[in-house]
Amino acid sequence: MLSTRVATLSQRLWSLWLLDKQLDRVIKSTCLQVSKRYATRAATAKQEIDISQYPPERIRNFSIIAHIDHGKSTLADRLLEQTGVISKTSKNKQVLDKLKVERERGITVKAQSASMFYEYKGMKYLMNLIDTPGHVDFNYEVSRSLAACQGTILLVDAAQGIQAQTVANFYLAFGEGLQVIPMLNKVDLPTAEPERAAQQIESTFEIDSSKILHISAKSGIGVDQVLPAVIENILPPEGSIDQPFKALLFDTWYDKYVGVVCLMAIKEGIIRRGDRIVSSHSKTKYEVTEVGIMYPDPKPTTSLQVGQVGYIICNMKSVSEAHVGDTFYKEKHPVDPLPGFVPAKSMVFAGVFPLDADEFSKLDESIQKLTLNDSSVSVHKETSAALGQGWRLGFLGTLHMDVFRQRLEEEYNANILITAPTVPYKIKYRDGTVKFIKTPADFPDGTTMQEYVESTMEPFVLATMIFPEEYLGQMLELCTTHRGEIQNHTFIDESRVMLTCRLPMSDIVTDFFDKLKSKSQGFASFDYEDAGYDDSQLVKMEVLLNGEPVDALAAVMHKSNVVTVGRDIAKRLKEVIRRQLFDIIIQTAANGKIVARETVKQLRKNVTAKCYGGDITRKMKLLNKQKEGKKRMKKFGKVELPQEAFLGILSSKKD
Ligand SMILES: Nc1nc2c(ncn2[C@@H]2O[C@H](COP(=O)(O)OP(=O)(O)OP(=O)(O)O)[C@@H](O)[C@H]2O)c(=O)[nH]1
Repeated sequence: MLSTRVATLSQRLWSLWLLDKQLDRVIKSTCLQVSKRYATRAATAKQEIDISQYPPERIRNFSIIAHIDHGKSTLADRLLEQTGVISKTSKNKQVLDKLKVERERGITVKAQSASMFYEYKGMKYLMNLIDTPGHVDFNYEVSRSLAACQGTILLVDAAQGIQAQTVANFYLAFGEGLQVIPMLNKVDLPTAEPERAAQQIESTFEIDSSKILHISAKSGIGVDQVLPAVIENILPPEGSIDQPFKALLFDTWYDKYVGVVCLMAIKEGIIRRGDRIVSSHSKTKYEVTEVGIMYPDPKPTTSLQVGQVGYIICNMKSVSEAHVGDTFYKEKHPVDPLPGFVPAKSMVFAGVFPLDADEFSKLDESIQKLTLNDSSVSVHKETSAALGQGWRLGFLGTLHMDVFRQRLEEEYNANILITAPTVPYKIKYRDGTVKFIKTPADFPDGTTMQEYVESTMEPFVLATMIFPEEYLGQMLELCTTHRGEIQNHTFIDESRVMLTCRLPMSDIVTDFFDKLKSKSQGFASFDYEDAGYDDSQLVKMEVLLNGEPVDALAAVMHKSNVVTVGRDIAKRLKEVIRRQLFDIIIQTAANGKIVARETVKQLRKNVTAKCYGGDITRKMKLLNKQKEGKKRMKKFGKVELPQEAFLGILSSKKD
């Protein structure tokens, strides 16, 4: 007996000793890794590279624009490999998609730049590449990036041909006066039809199809001709090193080690560490502590001079001081500011609230930090009777909103509830005042409407759709059911149609895109631009739970949709609200009249009821799952509402 105990004890001591040794090893190796990382940072910080031998004529600043998924980031990888910036390993995929959300979703959200050195016909060139997002919601990133370039590669998937965003991006670049070099990508695909795609480019953009390069960014076919084409076709930047320093700030971000980083296009003169610069916008003075290029990570240089694109770190306290579009100059040599950029216009608004009211300050800080890195989000504090204190955030579109939500949750561990997106409505009162309504709860109700309101207006967009001819009938019908006004339809080749239509923005925000995809079996592509406000007969729809209006569920809609949407909202809420210990009456009402009514019958829900016997682990699993589900619930009086109740209700069934 005693001997068994001694044996067990010695065995335990042995395992403890082993564990101690293992821990020791882990701690040592972690310390080594950390000190190595710091040593590398310190070493690279000291190594400044000299790029002063690149005058404007040996610089090319260019971007890659394309429809979503046509291969911009893959081409950027190949060019970086070709010029030795990154090594050819399978790990180096879409290296310019640096955000976690970009890697997870496989989309570019933020434009990124990278410099490369390239030798052509015995001359060395400094090539600055800007990879841009493809999705319409991030067009603001594209237009800002284009201001730092003299030309752009328009990449078109040889199997898909030109798509709606190819057209939109082409006109964006064309409008900026940039040289556009079209290239057909994915020619390695068995489904590629390069001749057909080239014809589409010729007929739509009046570009000679014989001049289009055929490449495969994935396999590398033709990629060696890309940089020579850029050098031959894109003009070098203008300006002189002898002029006073002038730079355009076109992007900015916060780095936790070095603080605010400003990405600038140097339009005139030269800048070095130690120089003092001034912001034209705020007249604040800063001392430059580091200048450099993105390689693709920041790499310090001895200077940045006319024509170059690089980063500047100065003693800026927060990114809010860095106004994208601002012009910087040297303290002793003031200059006229560059035209800058039209500020981003929020097209979609949503309420964001902490699930736990105690987390308000933490969430406030997280939202501030995240908006510093994404200046296109507008922020206003808001209080909802149902949800408490929160914010009304403005986004460029619903994908932008979703990416922001994901970043808040993943990068800042935020626990939030987000309301259904809405567009900004305009109200003209009889006394001549005009008010923008960004929160449906603030929209006037029936009596105020009758007494004080002269007219209501909603925003419209000009939408471009490209799809195979056989879907034309369905696409026309879809536009009409969404109050669309067809403007034009043309054939871009013998079987593909380009349709333009004026549509209410509110329909784009809800379900138009999903329906377009399903009705065209995924073959239609879509893009839109702002088309101003128009008069519209709008009505506020309220949702009542057990007789109590829930302001966060209110919605604004066109008069003609009240009955269909009102019924649909009530039905959808019935589907997502879990049964509770009492009946829940759901009602929708507009202009003081009840439109629809549904009841969620009471039920005592025992999630473990199906687990007969004593399988405790399974029971615990189910209970934890239920707990997890509860995290996303918000209480209204006695009724608990899940997140889906806020987001899903507006996708009405207009077909
Ligand atoms: N077969 C083939 N696939 C390619 C080629 N180029 C890119 N792809 C694939 O196409 C998909 C999209 O490529 P990306 O480079 O992410 O496209 P993107 O245009 O940067 O996408 P967004 O940034 O989301 O607009 C990826 O799965 C790539 O591997 C090519 O030349 N041939």
